[in-house]
Parts: sequence; C-alpha cells; structure tokens
Amino acid sequence: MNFKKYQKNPVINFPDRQWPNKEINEAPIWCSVDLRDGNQALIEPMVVEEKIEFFNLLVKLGFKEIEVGFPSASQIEFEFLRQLVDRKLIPDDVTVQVLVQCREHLLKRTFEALEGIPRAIVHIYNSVSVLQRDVVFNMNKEEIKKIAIKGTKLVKEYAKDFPGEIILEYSPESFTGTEIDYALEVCNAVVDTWGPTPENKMIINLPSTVEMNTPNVYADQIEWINRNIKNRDSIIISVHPHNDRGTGIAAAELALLAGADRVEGTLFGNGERTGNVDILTIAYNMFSQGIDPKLDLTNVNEIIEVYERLTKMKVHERHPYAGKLVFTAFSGSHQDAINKGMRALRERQSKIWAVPYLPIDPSDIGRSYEPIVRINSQSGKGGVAFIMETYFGYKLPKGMHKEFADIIQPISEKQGEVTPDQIMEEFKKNYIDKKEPLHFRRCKFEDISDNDDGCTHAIIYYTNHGVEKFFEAVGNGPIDAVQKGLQKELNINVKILDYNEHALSGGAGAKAAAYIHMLDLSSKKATFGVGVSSNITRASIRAIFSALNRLGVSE
Ligand SMILES: CC(=O)SCCNC(=O)CCNC(=O)[C@H](O)C(C)(C)COP(=O)(O)OP(=O)(O)OC[C@H]1O[C@@H](n2cnc3c(N)ncnc32)[C@H](O)[C@@H]1OP(=O)(O)O
Ligand SMILES: CC(C)C(=O)C(=O)O
Ligand SMILES: [Mg+2]
Repeated sequence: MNFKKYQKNPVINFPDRQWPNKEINEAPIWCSVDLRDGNQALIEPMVVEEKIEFFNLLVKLGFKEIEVGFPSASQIEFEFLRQLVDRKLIPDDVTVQVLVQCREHLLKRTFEALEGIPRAIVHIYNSVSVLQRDVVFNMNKEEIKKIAIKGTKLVKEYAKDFPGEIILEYSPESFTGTEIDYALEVCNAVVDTWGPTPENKMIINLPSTVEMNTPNVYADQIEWINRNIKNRDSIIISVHPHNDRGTGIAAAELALLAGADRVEGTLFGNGERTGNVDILTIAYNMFSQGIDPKLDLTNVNEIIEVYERLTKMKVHERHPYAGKLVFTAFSGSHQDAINKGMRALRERQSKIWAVPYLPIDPSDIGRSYEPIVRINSQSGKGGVAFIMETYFGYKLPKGMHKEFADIIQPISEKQGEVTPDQIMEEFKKNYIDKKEPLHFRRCKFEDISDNDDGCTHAIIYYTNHGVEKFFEAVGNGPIDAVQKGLQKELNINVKILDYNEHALSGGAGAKAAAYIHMLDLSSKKATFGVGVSSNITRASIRAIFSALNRLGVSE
C-alpha cells in the first residue's frame, strides 16, 4: 500500500497535561445535533412531520438543548422550526439551537425563523484549518479570523432587536486540523466581540470536524484551550466529535476529562461519513459506572424503532448497548459464567450489578434476559443448563449438565442455533417421557417401622412392554425400597449414586422435578433420569424408571 501518500497529523507539545489523572463523575450538558448534522447526512433527509416526531423523541429522552437545523438553508428547515414554534412544541426547559454561516443574509433569515422563541442558541461557524484556509477559502489567518468576528457582530446586532434571549455558540470548524494557538486566537476574538459574562455565558464548540488523530491528542487540544481561553468562567466548552477513525466515543470521554462541559452528538452516531459521536453510548457508559446520565434511556427498543423508521438507517447488531446481539452469549464459557453470575446475584440479593460479560443489566434499558444465551455449536453445558432453568424452571444437577449438553450438541452442529423449545422437546424425549420398556404406573408406600430410623414397604405397579406387573420390597425409604426391589425381584443390578429434587412452580398445582443419577453395576455405565409429578415421591420413582430406560436395563 502506498502509505507514503499520507503524513502524520501534528500533535501538541503539552507535557503538563492533567486530563490523564481525572475521572468522569457527572453527565455533561448534552446537545443533540440529530436534526441538523445527522439529518444533513441522510440519503433521504427527514420531512417536517418526521422531524417533529424525532424532536418529540429527543424531548422525551430528556435533551435540554437540541439543534433543530439550518433554517436559512432551505424552506423545509425553516418550516420545521416555524412548526415547532407555532404548534408550541418546545417545552419551557428546552433550548433550540440553529446553525448558520457567518453571512448576513443567512443570519437575517435565521432570526426570521426564530421569531416568537423565548430563548435560542445561535450557532455560527467558519472553517479555520490550515487546509481549508488554503484550498477552500484561499485566505490568510487574519481574513479567516475576520469572518468569525463579522459573524459574531452580526448575531449581536440581530440579538439586540430580538425579544427573546440569544445565546451565542461559535465553532472554529475543522478545529482538529488547525494550529492550536491560532484556534485559540480566533476563539478569543469571538469572546471579546460577544462579551459573555458568568451570568450570560457563550458556548465555544471545538469540533473534531474530521477525526484526525488518536483521542489523547484531541484531549490535549481541549485541555489546552480550556486552560488558555479568556474569560473561562463565562464560557461553556463544548465538544463535537466525529468518528472518522472509529474513536469518537473515546475522544468525547477524554475531552470530558480534559474539561469539556458539553457534548454535541447524535443517537446511534448518525452523521456525516462515519458519523457524529453517539451520545447514547457515552450516556450508557456513564450509567454503567454508577453515574446519572441525565437522560432517560430506559427503553432502547423504542429509541431504535423511531430512529430506524425516521432516518431509514439501521442500528448494527453489535452496536454498544443497543445492538440485537449485545446481550446474547453464544459461546459456552460465557454462557456458563453468565448463568453463575445471575444465580449469585439472585442468591446474594445484591443491589450492585456484577455479572460476567454483561456490563449492565439488560432490563435496565428495556431489554429482556431471554436472548442472553442462545445455543449453537459453540455453546457448552452451562448454556443449555441456563436455558433449562430460566425458560422452564428445571435446575439440572451439575453432573447432568454435560450429559444433556451432549444430546443438544449434535443437533446444533447439524442445524445451527437450537431454540429453547427444541431443547425442552429433547429434554422430554430423552428424560421425562422415557417410559419404555418399563413404565411406572403407580405405587403404594407404607411406613412399617415404629422408630425414627424408618422402614418403608413399597408396592410398585409398572408395565413392561405393555404387560402389567408389580413388585414389592422393603427399604429404609421409598427410593431405597425401590432400588432393593429392582435388585431382588427384577434382578436389575443398579446403584443410585445421587438424588436431587426441587419444586417446579409455586401455587396449589405446583409440581416437583426429581433427578436420579444411576449406575448400571453390570455395564458400569451411568446416567441421569428425570421424573415430574405433583407428588415428590412419585416424581422420584419416575426418575428411577427414566434412568432404567435410558440405561437400557430390564428384568
Ligand atoms: C461541518 C459541517 O457540518 S458545517 C455545516 C454544513 N451544512 C450545510 O452546509 C448544510 C446547509 N448549507 C446549505 O444549504 C448551503 O451551504 C447554504 C444555503 C447555507 C449556502 O449556500 P451557498 O451560498 O449557495 O453555498 P456555500 O455554502 O457553498 O457557500 C459558499 C460561500 O460561502 C462562504 N462560506 C462558506 N462557509 C462559510 C461560513 N461558515 N461563514 C461565512 N462564509 C462561508 C464560502 O467561502 C463561499 O464564498 P464564495 O462564494 O465567496 O466563494
Ligand atoms: C458545524 C460544525 C460544528 C460541525 O458540524 C463540525 O465541525 O463537524
Ligand atoms: Mg459536525
């Protein structure tokens, strides 16, 4: 590859940087630019009614600052803002933001669009980078700075006659490709011209219009401006990362460490080229660290539905937090760990989420547990056991996990994913309904001892290949009596190695499941049998017969 065609983008010499020692402890001011930066990058930009629906979603999610477009650019953008005003759709605590170039006729039109609004952010920008100054504007630094100053003066003039409150936002566009001291010089000139105060702040927005370097370089740039800009207490430092290198989220998070107060971005990172930074992911990242994200993102499915329908874009299956597959584990060791982690959480009744491989509780954002574990040929015994427990309530004894997983594995190898219903079907076929040739019918137990050690007399009625039979035996309990009867009366040489039982569901009609681990003393083969009944003793005798049939032993 012809890598010599490219060169490194400059970094800044800033050994005194402080951001690596900082932590994120609170949510920034969020500003959605979905309706402008996101919309301008769509194959089919939204029409007015679609924009209104999107705006309502953003309000519902809790955004307090929303860039509603570039009203001077087209009739549709203008009309949308007018609709928001005329239909009184802007809540009192939400400030709309409008983007405009530093040009008089565009600013005039922008203020016409704002008529009747009590408070708005007017966002002006001009490109200041080395490259754009050269090839786009063909202007020197002084001339470029003058565009910014002129734009600021124009806003000031229009704002003077505007009945509502106007907050100025200035973006040195292409900031990441600009000499840092020159970017500061332009920003300071804008600050001087506008004259913000701690009571009436302005916004300086530092975009990585094109992401050009590793996120630490962006953090250095933000911290350097943060520490050197004039009247810092009168300024809100905002960042506007794009995602050209795929590190938009990291850039935004490091920029917060570097002192940014505000983040502009979009839902799911829609935007020019590889997109704007995804605000949802930053917010969910905060949430996962125990920080209030100051957005209500509890129903990610609803956000996805509205977003996909209106933008005609798709949320990728592996998109952080929102993707269809992100709360799903296919591989066996992950499934096993999730299974154990969830159980530990339940048993310990812990209020703090700690489950391996799941950074957050899916139900906190409107996702369900069900698809967490899906069974394919990469799944192990833990996953199958997890499905049996969470979907159907069967707590298979640990020793049985491998035996049952070995029944499912060839099916998954042949067909791919195996659904929970199919797994249950196999469980029934191989265990619960394993009733041939020996089919247990009914039993009668009598306690024939008068001391606590107990002695049980059992009569077991069963069919062998459909022929009705019974045997009688005595043991120190029902299971022991049946085992002895099998040996003495039916000449079946088996040993019961282990026994487990549990209730299957609550309520009056509750059933119990019993698991018998049985060794065939002749063949030395061992297997599990499972029985289900509303009576626990009957469930255990059924489990014994299930195991006998699985071992293939008979009288
Ligand atoms: C990084 C970003 O996302 S920035 C936002 C980008 N979004 C958009 O541009 C979408 C909406 N924009 C538009 O529809 C159009 O650009 C309009 C309607 C705003 C303006 O249209 P036009 O004037 O026809 O074209 P255009 O935007 O190319 O402007 C070109 C002129 O404006 C100048 N200019 C460009 N940006 C700016 C700016 N921010 N401030 C002042 N002047 C500017 C250019 O130097 C050029 O001047 P020249 O004609 O003397 O060469
Ligand atoms: C208008 C500016 C802030 C912008 O969208 C960018 O630089 O990406
Ligand atoms: Mg942008």
